[in-house]
Amino acid sequence: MKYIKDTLDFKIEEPSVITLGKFDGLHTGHRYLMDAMQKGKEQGLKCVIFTFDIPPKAIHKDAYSVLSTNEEKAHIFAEAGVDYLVECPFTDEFRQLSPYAFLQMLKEKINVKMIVAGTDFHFGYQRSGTYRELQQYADDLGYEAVIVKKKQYKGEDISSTRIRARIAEGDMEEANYLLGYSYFLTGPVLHGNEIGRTIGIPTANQRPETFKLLPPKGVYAVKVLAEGKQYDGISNVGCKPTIEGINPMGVETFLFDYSGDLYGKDIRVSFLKFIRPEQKFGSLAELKAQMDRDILVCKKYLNAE
Ligand SMILES: Cc1cc2nc3c(=O)[nH]c(=O)nc-3n(C[C@H](O)[C@H](O)[C@H](O)COP(=O)(O)O)c2cc1C
Ligand SMILES: Nc1ncnc2c1ncn2[C@@H]1O[C@H](COP(=O)(O)OP(=O)(O)OP(=O)(O)O)[C@@H](O)[C@H]1O
Repeated sequence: MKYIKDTLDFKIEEPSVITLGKFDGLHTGHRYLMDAMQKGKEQGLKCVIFTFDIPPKAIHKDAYSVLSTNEEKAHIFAEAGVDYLVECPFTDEFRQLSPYAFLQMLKEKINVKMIVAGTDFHFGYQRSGTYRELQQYADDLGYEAVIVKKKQYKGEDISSTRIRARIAEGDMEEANYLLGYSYFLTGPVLHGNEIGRTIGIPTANQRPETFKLLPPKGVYAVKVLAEGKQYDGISNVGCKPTIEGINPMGVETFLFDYSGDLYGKDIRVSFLKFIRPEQKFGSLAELKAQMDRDILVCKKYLNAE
């Protein structure tokens, strides 16, 4: 997959099927859209996702965090068979374009033959263009408009906003169901305080990017992809209040049945189930006793999966 970002100076000459939106995560609603794009792919079109590079705060009034960082996005879309991911700078020039001018601009940059969008899709100046304009200008601009009804769950639209809310509550089961994959964090393993190994529970420490949405502080049953292999494990999300000093917010994971050195390597931690909130214990021994109990609970859950 080609990832085009930070530039307006690009051209995709190959005939393409394109979809547009924020695409935070690639949820089951988005996959519905991807299924419609597949029709274009089968006709030999390249699959293009067009998003704007807007700071998360400006997009989501409700949250300052995102489901997927740019790096994670690149992986998710590549795995879904996308050929081009375009992240276009959202300049004033763009903001001012009428819906028609916006589509003209798209046609100039990308050889668009088919546009796929949901019924709630808006584009152009002050979001004044809707799927109706998309259909209306199709013949004139020479593309096919494919409009997809929004996929719902329990009578409500599936959306990134809804999934972010579930994760913020720690409801990983519903979040993962709506996503269609288990919510994950990818990043390098950093050095911790090196206390874990002294209590027989070594942990791989990660410090997520500022904008990455984390579930509430606490202990989670997880699956870990490390060195190309899948492991069961348990993670703590938080600042480990039992340990003296100021510990930055992080995720630390004990991989069951792993021995080796993960420092500096990227691992993918997928959160499956919230087990308990993070607590401040009176001593390291008390914490260790609780961690041993957590591991039993976690293994029981993962083995029953
Ligand atoms: C399953 C699990 C549960 C944890 N629960 C807590 C907790 O409730 N409170 C806390 O202060 N730290 C908790 N931690 C973090 C530990 O304090 C941390 O793993 C330990 O201090 C080792 O840190 P290090 O990797 O920096 O050496 C937990 C860690 C794990 C793996
Ligand atoms: N549930 C869904 N079913 C079908 N298409 C969807 C669904 N959700 C979003 N889409 C479509 O996917 C494209 C990208 O959507 P986008 O990521 O902006 O929506 P969203 O998930 O509703 O995000 P947010 O919650 O941040 O508004 C749009 O064309 C949109 O209409």
